[in-house]
Amino acid sequence: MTAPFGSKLAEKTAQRGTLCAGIDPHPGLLDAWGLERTVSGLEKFALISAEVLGAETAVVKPQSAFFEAFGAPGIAVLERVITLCRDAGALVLLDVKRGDIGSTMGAYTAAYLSGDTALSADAVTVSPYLGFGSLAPAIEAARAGGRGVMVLARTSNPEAAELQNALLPNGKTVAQSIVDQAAAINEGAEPLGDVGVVVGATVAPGELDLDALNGPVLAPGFGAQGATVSDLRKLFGAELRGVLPASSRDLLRHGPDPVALRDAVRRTQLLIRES
Ligand SMILES: O=c1ccn([C@@H]2O[C@H](COP(=O)(O)O)[C@@H](O)[C@H]2O)c(=O)[nH]1
Repeated sequence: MTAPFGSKLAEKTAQRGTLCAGIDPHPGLLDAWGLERTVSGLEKFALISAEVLGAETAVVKPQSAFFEAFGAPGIAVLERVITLCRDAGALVLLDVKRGDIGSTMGAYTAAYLSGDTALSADAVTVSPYLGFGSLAPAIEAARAGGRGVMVLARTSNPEAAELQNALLPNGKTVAQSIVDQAAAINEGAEPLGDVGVVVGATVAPGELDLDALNGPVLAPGFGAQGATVSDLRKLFGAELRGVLPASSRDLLRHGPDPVALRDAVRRTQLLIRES
């Protein structure tokens, strides 16, 4: 039987640190790396990134949108990225932000969480904004297969507050209600549950109570979106339990030289560990 995702994540982050490195082949980054905005440019960018980040970090987070932008050939590159990173020892968190009615969620689950396709990842990002319950097929399949989900709760973008901080009739914010529903599933799991939440590192401290979550927290917004390590500790507490600070552009701008990219990853890991 395969180990639960929460256990694999705890073990991997203990070995390699908590940084979650994104692979986001932005057109501007392809330019900066001297690559064409073509599938061939995408492929070179993605494979260098996967080789370096997959060997150095606990979790690699490819952003599906930048691969989808090239159609089927882009998806084929994404499939290779997933395999390369996993072969290099990293867990792959595919950032696809899927969410739909439960029956359709079943099809997304087959694509990303079944283990039957080359797009299957260790975890995926999912959106609860069709109702947390609509995510049940993904959550059940993920947990049964030693995989995880990261549920969008309070995202890093400035437009998110209007919806995610709205108050529900029970007095909780929408984001807090999502965190609490994830916490209910994770209760009692050791060392961590399999249902994570996404909380931007840019969010103001005190908005959310994560004490009972007992699961991973993906924290994008660290680096290019302006959040620093000291912001992370103010927001999530000194221990940063379960927190995966996620950075994409701020690391990737150091390529295409693999050594420079690797050094940037190591500097960031040190910063997170020692600051
Ligand atoms: O709240 C969220 C959820 C996801 N993201 C994604 O993370 C990366 C951030 O990239 P940077 O270059 O480090 O800013 C990107 O793929 C987003 O789609 C997020 O930023 N905020």
